[in-house]
Amino acid sequence: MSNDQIDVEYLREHRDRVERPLYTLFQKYGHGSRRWFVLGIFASIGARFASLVPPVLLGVAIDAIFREEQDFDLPLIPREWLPTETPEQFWFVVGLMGVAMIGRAFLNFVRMSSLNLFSHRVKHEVRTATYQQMQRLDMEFFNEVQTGELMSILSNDTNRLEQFLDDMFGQAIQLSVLIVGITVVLFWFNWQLAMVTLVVVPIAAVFTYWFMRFVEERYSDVRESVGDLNSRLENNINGIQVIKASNTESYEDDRVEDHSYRYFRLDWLALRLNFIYRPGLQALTSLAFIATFVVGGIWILDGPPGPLSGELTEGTLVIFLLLTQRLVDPLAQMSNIIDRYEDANASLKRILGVMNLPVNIEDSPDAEPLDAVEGTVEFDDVTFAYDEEPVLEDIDFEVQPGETVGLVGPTGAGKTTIVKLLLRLYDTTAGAVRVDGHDVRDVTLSSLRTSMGYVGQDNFLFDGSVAENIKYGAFDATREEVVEAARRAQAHEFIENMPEGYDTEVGERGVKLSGGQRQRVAIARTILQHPEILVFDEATSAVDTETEMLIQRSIDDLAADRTTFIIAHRLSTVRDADRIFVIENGEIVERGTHDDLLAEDGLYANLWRIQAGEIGDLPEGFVERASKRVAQQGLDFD
Ligand SMILES: Nc1ncnc2c1ncn2[C@@H]1O[C@H](COP(=O)(O)OP(=O)(O)OP(=O)(O)O)[C@@H](O)[C@H]1O
Repeated sequence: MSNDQIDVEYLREHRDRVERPLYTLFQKYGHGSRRWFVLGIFASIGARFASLVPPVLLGVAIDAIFREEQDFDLPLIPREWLPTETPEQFWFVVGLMGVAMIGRAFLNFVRMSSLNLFSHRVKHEVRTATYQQMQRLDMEFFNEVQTGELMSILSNDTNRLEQFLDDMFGQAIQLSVLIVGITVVLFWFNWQLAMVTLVVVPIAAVFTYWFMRFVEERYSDVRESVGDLNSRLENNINGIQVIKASNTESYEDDRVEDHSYRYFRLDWLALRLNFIYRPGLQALTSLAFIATFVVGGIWILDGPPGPLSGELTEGTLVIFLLLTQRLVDPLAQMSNIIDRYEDANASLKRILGVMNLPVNIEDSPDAEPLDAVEGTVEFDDVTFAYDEEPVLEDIDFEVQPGETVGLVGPTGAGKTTIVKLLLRLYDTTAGAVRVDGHDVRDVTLSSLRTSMGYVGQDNFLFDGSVAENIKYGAFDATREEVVEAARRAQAHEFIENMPEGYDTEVGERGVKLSGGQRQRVAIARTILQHPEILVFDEATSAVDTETEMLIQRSIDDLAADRTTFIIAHRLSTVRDADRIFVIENGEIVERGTHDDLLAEDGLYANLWRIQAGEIGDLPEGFVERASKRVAQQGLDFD
């Protein structure tokens, strides 16, 4: 896959392919907690029905006990179980109300515990799964998608989902059960008046459908604009030094303001829909109450109005009014639930969109671990392109165990790309990379990368102590082993001189250490991991000559019995290598020892002359090619 396919559009495509997000979420991440979900639903139903018992009992008591106009009859309870005498009936009703209230409290406890347990488990699963997926994604993805966008998915979107699952999800279930429960009870007592009361429900449903359709799109724009804003902020915080040094604060103020304004505008558009929907729904539910009161009142005073027929008692009207009143607030709450749902849905689509991204660099189904690595590395006619444009062409070499190879050549020639293929951060476009004769695509990634140690130009340190950073990846190492590794990396002295020695905190990304110190900590880390193959990518380029000498000594010490690749611009670094490959425009143009290459008097010899300060002795052709190359790099960049 070429990297021009991976961008925000690529993310959007995967996001748009997500269907029924909430169902998918529960299916994928709630499967193990299904029992809590089912228990929560049953407890919800039970609690809601228990909450309907007191109004129903009150209605029956008015008609049968106080006004004695009807027989004492209760829904769902066989007649022979009911008392026949009025005082007993009164106490029976009181007792039943008590039982219903206690039962409701207990069921509510069960409902809240189980639904919350369910949603918290789902949240936990989603959080960890999203992170795991993010970690598995191909490097191409990270090259193309802004960190702020990813952080926005990992943090904002999961938070939105959490809020919905915590508050609204339980309420949504409660509301559904309430509507069904009240509908059943109302129809039981008087189906005709029930129709009058509940005619608003389908109207509310249509109104809600309209709202959902419009708001869905707007929320997805809102979430995207949050991602953009976060990317901008993240970029600016990381580049704060450049902003200050370039005096571009007001330019950046404007850029952030633009992004923030876009977010504000889109959010406001979504909110405006809400301002129509919420009061509309409130008006509808109030209308249900008024209609029930008017029709029921006329019915009792003058007999059944219009096409209605039969009898309506005062008790039944009280049941209707009490239950309709119970419907008003929750129905108005529905707007809130739908609104949060749509918001969470937009977030969920973004999360599931990332989960659906294909991963290309992963273990093949029959991948075997790479055992007892000796360190033979073979590039067999390797061609590679990040994009359409090839970066490496026909790279062909074999390195024997223990050999040290220098990779040199002009900037942008493809040296780092060669080691990226070796670490299998990318797969070759054609040809194969083999370690001990095994194609890197046929072995497990973990065993492949364990066998390699990589020290780059700017090594990332994690927030924590120096010792923790050295132990990173070899977590069981003892303090003695850490100190020994630091000694071999020529880092022990400076670490000892720090205020708290090995326990000194390095600060975020190791900012409290100098470039050269970070480098040596990274080398110590690599030593502790005992890799069989070592890669040093410009490991000494950012340090002074003294530090370079120290680092060089530790590299020589490490490289003595391991296969080692050293990428360097300073040719003195690779002078003693067993072999040197000179890379130009993605091809190996010269290979041999330092002396061989000087004798060949080609690109290497000219580069060597430049570094020796003998610029006047360079052939004209070489200078011309160098100028072209530098100009070409400018074009590539554009
Ligand atoms: N992630 C990437 N996406 C697209 N193109 C890339 C990417 N990384 C490198 N390139 C391009 O590939 C070419 C080779 O890059 P590479 O980093 O391998 O060169 P290099 O020889 O290590 O350079 P340097 O000495 O400056 O580190 C360059 O033209 C570069 O612009």
